[in-house]
Amino acid sequence: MAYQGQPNFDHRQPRRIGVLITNLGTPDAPETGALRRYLREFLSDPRVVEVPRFIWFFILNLVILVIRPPRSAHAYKTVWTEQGSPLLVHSENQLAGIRERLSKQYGDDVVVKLGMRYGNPSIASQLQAMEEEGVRQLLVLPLYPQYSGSTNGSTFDALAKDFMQRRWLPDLRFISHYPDYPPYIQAMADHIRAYREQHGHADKLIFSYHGVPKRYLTNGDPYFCECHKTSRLLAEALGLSEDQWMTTFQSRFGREEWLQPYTDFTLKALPGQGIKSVQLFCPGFSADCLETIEEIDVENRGYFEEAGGESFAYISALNDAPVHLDALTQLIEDNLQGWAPANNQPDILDARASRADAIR
Ligand SMILES: C=CC1=C(C)c2cc3[nH]c(cc4nc(cc5[nH]c(cc1n2)c(C)c5CCC(=O)O)C(CCC(=O)O)=C4C)c(C)c3C=C
Ligand SMILES: [Fe+2]
Ligand SMILES: [Fe+2]
Repeated sequence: MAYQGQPNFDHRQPRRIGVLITNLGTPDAPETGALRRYLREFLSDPRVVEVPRFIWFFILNLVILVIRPPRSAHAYKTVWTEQGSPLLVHSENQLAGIRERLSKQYGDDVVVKLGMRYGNPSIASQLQAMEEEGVRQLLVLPLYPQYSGSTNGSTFDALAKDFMQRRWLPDLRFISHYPDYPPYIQAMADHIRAYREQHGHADKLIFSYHGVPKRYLTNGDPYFCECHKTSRLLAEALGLSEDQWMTTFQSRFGREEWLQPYTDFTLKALPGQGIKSVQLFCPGFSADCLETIEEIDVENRGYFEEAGGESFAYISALNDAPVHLDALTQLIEDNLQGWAPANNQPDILDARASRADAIR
């Protein structure tokens, strides 16, 4: 086994702090081939689909990767922008905003990058770039506020897999979740309040989260509970009474039961119960993507209107709103405590210099 490293690495180069923000990732293009590559990587992850590998190998290759890529490509085409996939575009804007905020505080001591769990830019490519730029202390922030093994856990797997091949590991801090972080709750409350001041209130405010199979919850995944906690804190911050809001779960995949209540079933049923106007917000999505722009704002809007609903409004994700970037920057700074910038003290660099001289 050859460990990756940089031969004759100059150990005198300044130690820098790396901040890696990550998200799920998205296909490179809204085309069948690109979708097949993306879905193969995504759906081969045993954290995402917890089914015995030998069974899944056949279902994935003989059914899913034949039927789904052209259908998904069609859906992605409807949301694709001139700059690319919405998830990537929003993530790059978040990166720029966080980088700008952190550089005011830390200057060149901090390197901020964006890595995607599936597709590009990959987490591995960003770890490599960081090592080359002298990062010796690394903070990783996956932009999934509520912990699930299928997302946050899987992101850690990608880091671990890369580190297994690396000679010199950095110090590592991993923000595994932030479902109740007050600045995050406050940012969402401000964003929703601003929307409702302009557009008025609906009969019901629905907080819709991406689902996972119910089996993951019964096997110990905290995701369901963390979603409910975020919703409760958000409703409290907005001063809502019990009958004014609810939590639902979207994006079902496959035949088994997923977390309930389902967003689509709920929207089909509400008009019959006298709820004719709804506003939807998705607290688990840091950035708008296929699952919000198309699945919520187009597909689920259709279900509600067909069932007799009169007014449907999707309230956008926080994306690169200043309140969001301020909250994320604060979360990062809270977790950098004790690291910066003491590591570039001259005595440490001198000691390293003599070691570098010794191996010349
Ligand atoms: C098959 C199982 C899936 C699980 C479990 C799952 C969990 C999960 N996903 C997100 C966030 C996102 N998912 C997105 C797309 C997406 N998700 C699945 C499947 C599972 N997700 C598929 C097959 C797809 C691809 C789209 C499609 O073909 O329908 C996205 C959007 C990506 C984009 O490019 O816009 C996000 C974001 C979370 C948070 C989560 C568990 C908590
Ligand atoms: Fe998903
Ligand atoms: Fe979907």
